Amino acid sequence: MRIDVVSIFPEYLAPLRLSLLGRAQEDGILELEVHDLREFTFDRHRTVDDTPYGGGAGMVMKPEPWALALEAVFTAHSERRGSDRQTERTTLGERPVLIVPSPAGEVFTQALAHELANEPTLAFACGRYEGIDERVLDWARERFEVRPVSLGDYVLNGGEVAVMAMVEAIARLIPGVVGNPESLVEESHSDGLLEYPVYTKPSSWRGLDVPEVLLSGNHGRIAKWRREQQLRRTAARRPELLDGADASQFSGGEREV
Ligand SMILES: Nc1cc(-c2cccs2)n[nH]1
Repeated sequence: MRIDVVSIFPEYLAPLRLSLLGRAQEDGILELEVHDLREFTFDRHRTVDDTPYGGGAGMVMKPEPWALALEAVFTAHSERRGSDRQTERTTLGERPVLIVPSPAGEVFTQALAHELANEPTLAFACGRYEGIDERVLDWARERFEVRPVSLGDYVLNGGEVAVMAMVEAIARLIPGVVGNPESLVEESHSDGLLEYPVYTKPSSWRGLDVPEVLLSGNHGRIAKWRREQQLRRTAARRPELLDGADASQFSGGEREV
């Protein structure tokens, strides 16, 4: 997968070069290109913002630098998607996806992460200030599938933090990025429920013991206990998730009575 990010703070995305994502880039599984929006300005002050029409506080990001930056990304993605025609993962003939982090977007979920992990390319536009001139999104829709996406109902200063979270959630689903793909199976939201509690040595620690069932070696009992813990935790912390999850299906392969 090729991922392009456009930002006025490209150094903000440096953590995406570390750890598992850094290794995936070294291994050629992931290609990450970060672009400085100011490289697409040509005035002396490299201006990327201006005052909002209609008044109001703050500044709005000017459209022209964004169009030039996204045009360059579109060209690169079109070539990549064309060259990937032989792979079954390419969404042939479809427009490349452009994610625009925004408090006004669809909420980012594990399901959306899985959907986006199947794309051969992804582009991210990091807005700052009061946002990007809306005409950029209108213009971009001729070239990209434009998707405003929210991390949640709170406001950040810019899209960079949201992009790092989304890129990590998406890229870790790409085969070969995490060492043991089994670790992707039983984690929060993978089956619509929150994950069960985990424990390791010592079995007794500061007067607190690991639940006996986990020391029993009885895998059926352990699977059943873990499923019950998922359901209990989800009911207590995120009851709204219970509607979507198949709470009746016992994840260990046995049907609960
Ligand atoms: N969920 C979310 C996104 C944001 C952004 C703020 C500025 C650019 S993107 N805040 N909250």
